[in-house]
Formats: sequence, structure tokens, C-alpha cells
Amino acid sequence: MQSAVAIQFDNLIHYLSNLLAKNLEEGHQVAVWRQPKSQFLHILIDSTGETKRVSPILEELTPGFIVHPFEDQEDKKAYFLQASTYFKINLQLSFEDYKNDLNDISEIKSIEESAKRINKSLITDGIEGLRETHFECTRQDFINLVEKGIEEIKAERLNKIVPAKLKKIELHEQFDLVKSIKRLIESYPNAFVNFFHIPKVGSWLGASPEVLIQTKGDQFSTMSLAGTQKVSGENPLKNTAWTQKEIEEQALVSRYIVDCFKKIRLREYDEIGPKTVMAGNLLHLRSDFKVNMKNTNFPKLGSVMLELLHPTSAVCGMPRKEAFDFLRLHEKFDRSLFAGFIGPVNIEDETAIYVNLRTARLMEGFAILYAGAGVTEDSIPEKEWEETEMKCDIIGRHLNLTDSL
Ligand SMILES: C=C(O[C@@H]1C=C(C(=O)O)C=C[C@H]1O)C(=O)O
Repeated sequence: MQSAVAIQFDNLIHYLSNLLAKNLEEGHQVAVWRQPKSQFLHILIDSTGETKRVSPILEELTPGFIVHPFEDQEDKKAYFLQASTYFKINLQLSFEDYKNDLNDISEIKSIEESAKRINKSLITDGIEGLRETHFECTRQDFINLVEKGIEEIKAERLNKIVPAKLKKIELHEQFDLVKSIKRLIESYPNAFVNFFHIPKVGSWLGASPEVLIQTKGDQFSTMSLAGTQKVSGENPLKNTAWTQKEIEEQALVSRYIVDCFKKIRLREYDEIGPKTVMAGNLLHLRSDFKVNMKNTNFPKLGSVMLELLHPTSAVCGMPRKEAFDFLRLHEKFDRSLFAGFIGPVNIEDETAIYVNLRTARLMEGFAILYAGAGVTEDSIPEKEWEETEMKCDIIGRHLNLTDSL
């Protein structure tokens, strides 16, 4: 297990439990996140009482948190939590150092009591604007889907396809959201750990390894992430070998990004990698792409690339339209917000939008885990199934807790 910075969590857990219980009970929208390798926990509350949907023209949005499903909506809009309240907590400081700066919560309850109140408020009635979802996907359903995908690739109608599955797991009565967030933060220092709650849409908890687009000052970045294997052996970041299938799979995602740059005639970009990166107990191949938006005179590159990239060939396939149509036709469930995009917008001069992967939708007494796997001509369906099991486990293992890790 990788360990993050030393975190002074005890009192913070108590505080966060009360804060979330109060805001969820009041029907507010909430986002909580920690960016990769950061020591800050960010908390955003939208208390307007309105479920807002906006066009994702990022540069024009007020500070907030954006949430977009896998499928484009007819009006191309995304959910948007507006920062009525926003603050961040330095997880390296002790609670005593910053407690006086925190929003006062007048009625303090125990952690257990707060967890119960949170659980009652997590659940909402139905999903606005998204297709009805059913929560079944057997091993055989998934294997059939992979086989169909391979046939399409062999017939040269697709280059790559990323079928997904969902997995329903029971949530214990004592499910404790805040403790799960803590465990994700401690276990996955390289991930975008996130929780968000939109009463009319749902509650999701995840730890994504994949940036879709990020802008900070004049810097734009994106990444191509694909190829998956389990961490094993000594110094895996250095010693892991990749097969032709995985190298090709990741190269297709990189090519897709470069094709997007070409479409808008952007020629000056840095491409770094591919290199092996760790996401929990999985390894992936990753290339990073960086652009200076000022020097290239692309001040709105964030929005432009967001529109061109989503959904990327890392979560959908290639060619994009054909892959998307294939999934719409053959995947027997609605991906909902899985493989959509989420993240903070215009907060402290930074926008960081991630692909919504390694994620769970929290429901009454159960959670739905989602995972996909990149399929190419050489894929072995059973192995792809195992890959999705490992991906589901990244979040699944941190939902039903026993106190010792
Ligand atoms: C689709 C997922 O992950 C994506 C697919 C990968 C793959 O096919 O190897 C690797 C990383 C992600 O880009 C997922 O986590 O569900």
C-alpha cells in the first residue's frame, strides 16, 4: 500500500461528518475532492437549491464543480455546482491549527450519528435527464460484449472498443462515507479522490487516475492513459514490461489526442512518455501532453479540447462515433455518469477535469461500481473481465470497512 502524507484526520473526520450531514439534510449540492499528490482537501457547497445545467464553456463559468455524463445530452449541457461556499483544508496541518477558520456547525453530533444522517440523505429519487438504469451485468454478458467487439475490430469496422460492466455490491448499514473518503485519500495519493452529491442526480464516490483536461494559468495539459496490469515484483514502475497489445492500445489514445490538436491546427505541444504509472494496485501506460495557451494563442484550448476529446478512446473506442454507437446498441445498461467528466472549474486560476473512472454510485443499501477495459484484436475476453474486476475493487474495497486496513 502506498502511503500519503501524514494526515491529522481524527477531528477532521468528526467535523466533515457533521458538515456533510447538515448540508445533505438541507438538500444542498456538495463536492469534496483531493487532487493527485496534493495535501489539500477542497469542499464546495452549492446552497442555491437549483440543479443547474450549463454549456461547458469553461472559461466563462464562475467557480464551481462540473459533472457531465458519458453520453452527450441533446443540449450538450453539464451539471454545475456553483461555489456558494468553498474552502480548502491543509491535510498536513493539525486540526487545532485551522479549526477556528472553519465554518461553524452549531449542533455537533457523533461520527456514528452523522454517518447515519448522511446515509439517509445520500439517496435521491430518480435521475433527471438521464436514461433509466438497471443494475445487472453478468460475467457472460460482458464476455459476449467483448467478443462482439473483437468481431467488429476483425471486420475493420472498429480499431478499439472499451466495453464496460457494472457491479452491484451491498452497503453495510454502518457505511461511513467520510471514513471511505479518508481511506481513498490515504490509499491513492496519485488519484483525484472525489465525492459529489446532486440531490436530483445522485451521489458518487471515486478515485480517478485520468485527467481529461487541465488548465492552470497559461498551461494546458491532457493525457493518454491505457493498458492495465496488476502491480507485482520489485520496483514495478521501472521493471514492468508491456505487450504489443497494450502498447498499441495506449498509442491509439495518444494518436486520438494528436488528431484533435491537428483538427484545430495546433502544432506546438510537448508529448512526454509513454511511461508506466501506478493507480492503486494497477499499472497503466501514460503519455502527457502540454501546451502553452499564451504562446500558441489558444486562450480557450480547455473548452475546445474538452469538446473534441470527450469521450476519449480510453473509455469509448476508435473511431469515436462508431465505437459510441456500438456501445449504445450492445451495452445493456446506462453508463450514467461513469466515464463522463467531473472536476473543479476556475478555482484559484485552475480547472482540473477528470474522467469519472474508478467510481461508485451510492444508492440505498447498495452501491454500483463501474469499470471498462480497452479491447483490441488480441484481447482475451476472460482477461478483460478480470481487469474490470480489479478496477471495481479499487473503490469496492473501501466502501464496507472494517477499522483495520
Ligand atoms: C475504462 C477504464 O479505464 C480506462 C481504460 C484502461 C485500459 O483499458 O487499460 C486504462 C485506463 C483508463 O483509461 C476504467 O477504469 O473503467
